[in-house]
Amino acid sequence: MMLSPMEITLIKSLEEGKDYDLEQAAKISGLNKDAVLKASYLLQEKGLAEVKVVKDISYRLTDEGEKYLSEGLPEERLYSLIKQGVDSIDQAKKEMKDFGIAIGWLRKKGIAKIEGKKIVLLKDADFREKELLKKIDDGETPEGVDELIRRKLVSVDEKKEIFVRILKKPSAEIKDVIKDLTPDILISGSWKGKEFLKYDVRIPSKTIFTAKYHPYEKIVAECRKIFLEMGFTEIKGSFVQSSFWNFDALFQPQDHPARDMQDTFYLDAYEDLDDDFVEKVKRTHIDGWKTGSTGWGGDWSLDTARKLVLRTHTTAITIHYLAMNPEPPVKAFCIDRVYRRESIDATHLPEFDQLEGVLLDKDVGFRHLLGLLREFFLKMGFEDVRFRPGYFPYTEPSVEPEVYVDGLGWVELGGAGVFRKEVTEPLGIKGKVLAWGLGMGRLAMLRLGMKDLRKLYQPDLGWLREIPVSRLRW
Ligand SMILES: N[C@@H](Cc1ccccc1)C(=O)O
Repeated sequence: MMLSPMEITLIKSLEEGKDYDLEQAAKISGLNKDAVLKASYLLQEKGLAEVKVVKDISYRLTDEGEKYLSEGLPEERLYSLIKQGVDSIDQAKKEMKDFGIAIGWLRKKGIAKIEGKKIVLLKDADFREKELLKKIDDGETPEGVDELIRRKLVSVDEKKEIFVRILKKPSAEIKDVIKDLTPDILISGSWKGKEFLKYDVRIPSKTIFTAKYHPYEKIVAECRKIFLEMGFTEIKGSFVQSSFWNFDALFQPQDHPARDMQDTFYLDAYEDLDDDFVEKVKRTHIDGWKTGSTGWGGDWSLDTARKLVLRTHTTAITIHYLAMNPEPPVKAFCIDRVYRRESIDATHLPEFDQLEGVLLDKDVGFRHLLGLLREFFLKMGFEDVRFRPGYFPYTEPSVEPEVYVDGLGWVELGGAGVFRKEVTEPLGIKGKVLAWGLGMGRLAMLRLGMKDLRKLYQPDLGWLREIPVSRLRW
């Protein structure tokens, strides 16, 4: 029989027939607890030791449990009030706290019901709960506490303890086994004729969590790589934008609902706009300027355009970039944070990221846009892509790209379109602009098979540790 040095150490240092917990065994043998555990299992396989896993369950009162132990359960208090003749809901409410909880339980247990404003007793009751709470408080572990656990009056501590017992100590042990192959052993040749320690991959060991990139960061990087490979340049811009670049330059009328305080975070500050763009954009809004459009009509206020906002979309960045780089060809993208007044739920956050892009060239059109986006989605691993008609004030035609995901069906991923002449001409942009803005978080959720967007931004180690690295291709 071949024993490893670890097993030999353990078997030598423990007495036969006696149970040791891991801590004791570690102390006596000088091995660490993991090594003791490993050696114990190895010895058990050879019939030399026995490993016992003992679960120790103990109960504890929660704060609420303690409160009820001293005050009595709400339903018990209400029950005795009723017994004393209090049968009106209003009066019972006055005489006790937790009436709602109390009547809930009396009804659930079939002890009382409500008729109009009265409480009607249906049967006599005895309440075992308090007795159980008392026992638990005295350190006992009584039966029948499931209901109390569900009511969160009692919590359960489960401790796992592992014991090892040496069954016999073989006398004709114990060959000298080589554990580590060192240069010395190799040079001297002392390994010859000896046995090597074998690994046993079935032995339980501690889980080790290595550092890894956040899966969201990886997917962002994947998108970035795709656009870089397609010849796009990554651009950045300020989180704070004038309404002019966030809305007006995109031919979004000044009374558009998206500009409402309800939807947009405004800063209490204004930016000076001395651009010569301003006049042309203003005219385009009012009467179409030289674009051939009729514009939106009405007035256009410079103050409204000067007001600063937290950018509501990254289209503010791409349009400004095009205004500064109006000569074709231009291919640019931007993956960055945007802000909207949203109530937080599983699919909405007030901050999220968009994957924005523009392609400016002379002879491009709608079909190139669809082809380009389809190509991107295919590269991201979505095989079925379709485009539904959409509406944005700055594009014509406009579409909403959708991808097909098993179990979810068609999922919308943002917007896209060809910039209108009311957008390009006042800014001097020469050519056609294909533009899109996709929900980066949604894209990541779909790829990661998640249902709750919030998880992407929470430091939830449980989830992060479980995400298989294989789902990410970066
Ligand atoms: N800005 C749009 C998306 C979009 C970008 C570019 C063109 C068309 C649509 C949004 O935030 O939803």
